[in-house]
Amino acid sequence: MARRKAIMAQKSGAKERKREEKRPSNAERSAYFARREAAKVLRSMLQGDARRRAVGSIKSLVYSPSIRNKKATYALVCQTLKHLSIIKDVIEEANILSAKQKKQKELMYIITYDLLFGQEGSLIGDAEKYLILKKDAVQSALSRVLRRKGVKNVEDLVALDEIPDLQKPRYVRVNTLKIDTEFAIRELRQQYAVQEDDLVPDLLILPPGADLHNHPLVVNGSAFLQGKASSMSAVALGPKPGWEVIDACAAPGNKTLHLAALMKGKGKIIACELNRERVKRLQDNVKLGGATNVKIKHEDFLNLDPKDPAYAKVRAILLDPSCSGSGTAFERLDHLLPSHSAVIMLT
Ligand SMILES: C[S@@+](CC[C@H](N)C(=O)[O-])C[C@H]1O[C@@H](n2cnc3c(N)ncnc32)[C@H](O)[C@@H]1O
Repeated sequence: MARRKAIMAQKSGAKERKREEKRPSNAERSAYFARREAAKVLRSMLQGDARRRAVGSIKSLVYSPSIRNKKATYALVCQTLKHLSIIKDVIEEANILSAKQKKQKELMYIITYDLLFGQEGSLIGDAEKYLILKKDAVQSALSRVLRRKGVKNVEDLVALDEIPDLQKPRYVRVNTLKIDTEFAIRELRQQYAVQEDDLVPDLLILPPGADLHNHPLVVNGSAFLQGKASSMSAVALGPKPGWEVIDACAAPGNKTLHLAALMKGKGKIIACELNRERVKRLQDNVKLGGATNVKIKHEDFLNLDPKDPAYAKVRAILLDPSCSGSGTAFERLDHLLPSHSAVIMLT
């Protein structure tokens, strides 16, 4: 009897030990949640969710109250983004994702990052287990991608993708509602070599590394730190003074202000913004930039009623592809416009 009891005790001890071994540690659990939170942030970064409520920098998305492990989530998002083109190539090359897994592709990107370049070993979770099982296929896909690109290792491939920040020129768009470009050039030349962009009027090019964040012209809204691609949109739309224009997804307002400057403050710009906090930023910037012909609407641009007489004179719509619904918006927006107006879709 005593012997039987001893055997039973031994067996239950072994079971308990096994259970202990299987139970994830706090670190594993926290890494598991960080991967899911990072996937959510990555999804917002890459596509925006249907309501586009949290579009912004990685920091602003990660520092939202819903993210628990902010430091780990931030690091994961940054690292995954840095390696994203490689990760995408590898996943495509390995051809391992089912249709269901493709629906949560951001999580797959994050786990693949961890698997290839981050912390391996004890990744818990079903998606993780799946990718661990496919690790050999993923590794050999990576080797093929490296061979194809003609580089020896991942660092060389990342370097190939990156232009170091220090080599990128700085762009400043002069806000001609407040000052003229000659004046801005004279002021800026006191500190920097300044060139005028040959494509976008009133856009100035400064040397790499020039930090104008605290420059008086920027602080008082006489100039905006706006990149060349972003500055091309309003110019391509080419609104004339007196036009009525809709800026469909307006915050923080760089292009709204550029439209206002091109229209010399005359006519009307209806600036829609879905996100309440970003509406505030838009209001502040429009005020700072001195644009008095902007009517800000805290609204989804898709809800604008084409029959509303308020839009009868709209000549053009500036539509950002990051606007939620922009892919299907053309047909609907078309009704807002009289026959020979322009719509521009930004890329
Ligand atoms: C990339 S930012 C736009 C940048 C802006 N055009 C500029 O040049 O400063 C995208 C903005 O569109 C807003 N947004 C996204 N979908 C929208 C929609 N359907 N209606 C109105 N605003 C929307 C987001 O909240 C976000 O503030």
